[in-house]
Amino acid sequence: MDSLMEKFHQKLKKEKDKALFVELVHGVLRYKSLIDYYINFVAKKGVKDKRILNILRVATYELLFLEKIPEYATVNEACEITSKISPNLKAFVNAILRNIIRNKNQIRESLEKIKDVDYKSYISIKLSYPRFLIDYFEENYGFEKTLKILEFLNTKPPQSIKINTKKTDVKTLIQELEKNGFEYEINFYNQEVIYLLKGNIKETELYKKGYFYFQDLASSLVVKLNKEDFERAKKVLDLCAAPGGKTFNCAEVIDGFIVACDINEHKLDILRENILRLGFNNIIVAKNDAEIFNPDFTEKFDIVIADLPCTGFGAIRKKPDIKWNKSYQDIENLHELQVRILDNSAGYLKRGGLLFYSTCTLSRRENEETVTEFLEKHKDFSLVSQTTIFPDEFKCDGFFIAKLRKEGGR
Ligand SMILES: C[S@@+](CC[C@H](N)C(=O)[O-])C[C@H]1O[C@@H](n2cnc3c(N)ncnc32)[C@H](O)[C@@H]1O
Repeated sequence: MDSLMEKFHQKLKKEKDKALFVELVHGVLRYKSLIDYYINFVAKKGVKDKRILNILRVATYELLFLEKIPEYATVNEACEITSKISPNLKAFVNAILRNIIRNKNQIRESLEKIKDVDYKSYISIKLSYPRFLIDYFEENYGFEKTLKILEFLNTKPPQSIKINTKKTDVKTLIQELEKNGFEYEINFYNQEVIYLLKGNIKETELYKKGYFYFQDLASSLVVKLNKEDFERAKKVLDLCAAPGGKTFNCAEVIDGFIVACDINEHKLDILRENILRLGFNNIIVAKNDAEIFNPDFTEKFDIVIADLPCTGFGAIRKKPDIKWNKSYQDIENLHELQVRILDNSAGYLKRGGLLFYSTCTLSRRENEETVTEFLEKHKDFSLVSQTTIFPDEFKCDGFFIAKLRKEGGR
């Protein structure tokens, strides 16, 4: 999904068009069930042609959420695109969209009626989440909390940057942001994280100079909350490092060096480019499959960061497609993968070393239960702390951090 988006994004020249493109793709994914409810209300037999359905979805998103685009412009554009791919369906598209415009209130009222009959189905349509995910969050965190999480994960995230303290400081970067006309907000929990409310900072000299990297608050907290541990460490292993957020956090504070690994060659290239741009000289990059035990790493490290693949439910704001492409089976498969990788990580730590396990998901199976299973197998480890960062409370991605200590050493 990300690479597909990137491909289309690059074809667009104007900033305005790029922003609208992302808004439309993310908007449709964010509110797919709600949009389909409107379409199916007027197209009683449904829409069989997937391409036509997607044209209708984008147009309906515009009609429901983008008041700045005049309704006639939306309908004309949808009809024009339809006539290029399926001219005989132009009248159909025109009729569906005009019906939606005419019956907006009636459709809204009909949806509100579902509320009293089946509240969860209503939420599943109104907030647009698959029923399985609502049930799963409810099992994990209770229904009231689930509603708060679902609502927050539907909000549009600001661009979030982490200052590179090796190159600049908060005051200087803020002066530069103001000079360049950026609207910003300094994060309450980590003052080195800044939210940008408008504009594309990637196109600026500030980016080229390596004054910052993109990172969400939640992700920055692994190092931020355990800064003293990282400052003391001489050798750190980041097992799943790309695109590099936690490696860079660590590189800013550590006195020794970091071995940053990943399995994906393309992502490693991006990591290398970022290291050059940011000017770090204490990171060694290596291709490594974390699922296979690497004897060269045996008991070499003071800290192992295991920021592992997960369902990513905490990152739905930025990647709304996650809503629609995950299942119970994925949760189970990822839990097993996490346990396998953590098993290997245990052997890489020196005695007394620290293992930081993190995910960007909200899922007890992948978070607390992965930790419990690890601790059952590795009696020489103890749990120092584990924290779920709830997105609705901290206004950031949903995240989980566990800190585990290997006995002995100090
Ligand atoms: C959650 S992301 C890591 C984000 C990164 N730690 C950061 O802070 O920017 C997970 C990463 O794990 C990598 N990965 C997946 N399976 C892996 C494996 N078996 N061995 C090593 N890396 C793997 C993916 O390529 C992806 O880059």
